[in-house]
Amino acid sequence: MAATPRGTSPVPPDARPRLTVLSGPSGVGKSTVVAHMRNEHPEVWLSVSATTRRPRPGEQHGVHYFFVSDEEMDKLIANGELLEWAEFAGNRYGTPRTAVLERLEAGEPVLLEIDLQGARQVRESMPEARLVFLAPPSWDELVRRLTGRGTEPPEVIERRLAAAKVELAAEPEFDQTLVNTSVEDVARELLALTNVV
Ligand SMILES: Nc1ncnc2c1ncn2[C@@H]1O[C@H](COP(=O)(O)OP(=O)(O)OP(=O)(O)O)[C@@H](O)[C@H]1O
Ligand SMILES: Nc1nc2c(ncn2[C@@H]2O[C@H](COP(=O)(O)O)[C@@H](O)[C@H]2O)c(=O)[nH]1
Repeated sequence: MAATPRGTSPVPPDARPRLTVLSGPSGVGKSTVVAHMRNEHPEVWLSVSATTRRPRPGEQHGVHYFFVSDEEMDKLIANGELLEWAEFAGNRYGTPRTAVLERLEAGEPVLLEIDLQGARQVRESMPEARLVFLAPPSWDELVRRLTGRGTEPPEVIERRLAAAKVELAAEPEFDQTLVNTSVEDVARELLALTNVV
């Protein structure tokens, strides 16, 4: 039997830990699906983003986001500390680079929940990443979910819906699309894609 050459992995390519990126329009249910999945499988590691957005009620620093000032975000960007970053509906968001790379190097799967602009940057810098698009069952249902969440004022909802039109048109850029009709079903499908179990 041939020996495994030094430095190569004996693990079949599809079983290797991978970077999974979940994107989709604001309000489609990304956080809900990921929370459900991590409730059942706490071993799924989700990157915590930095953002200049103000916390919503119940959101905790270091858990849901690292809530930073504009100046702090400027520094993170200038120091190359973000794997990707984007401005979305009036705020900036970015993925801390080191935590992600450390986990990938340790052989652990990594999940990012980020917008379309960020997904495109990850595709450029890490083409091996799997890009998953979460789509709404319909436009009207997306509007219902975003407004029903009750976390944004009408003008911010308008900005997010304008961005949603652009994001929905970009669906063909993704490797996979999951339609969020049932949180449980999508969470199960997403788990299978992350290579955690
Ligand atoms: N399958 C579903 N059926 C019905 N309602 C849903 C479903 N999934 C999520 N929701 C609801 O839709 C709203 C938006 O969900 P959520 O906040 O998870 O969206 P998101 O994609 O993470 O949004 P954002 O990008 O703005 O952070 C929430 O009120 C949530 O309870
Ligand atoms: N490019 C990035 N987008 C991110 C990141 N973290 C979150 N997001 C996306 O921003 C919008 C708005 O999020 P919200 O919490 O204010 O509703 C949504 O699409 C998120 O997925 C990030 O690090 N980079």
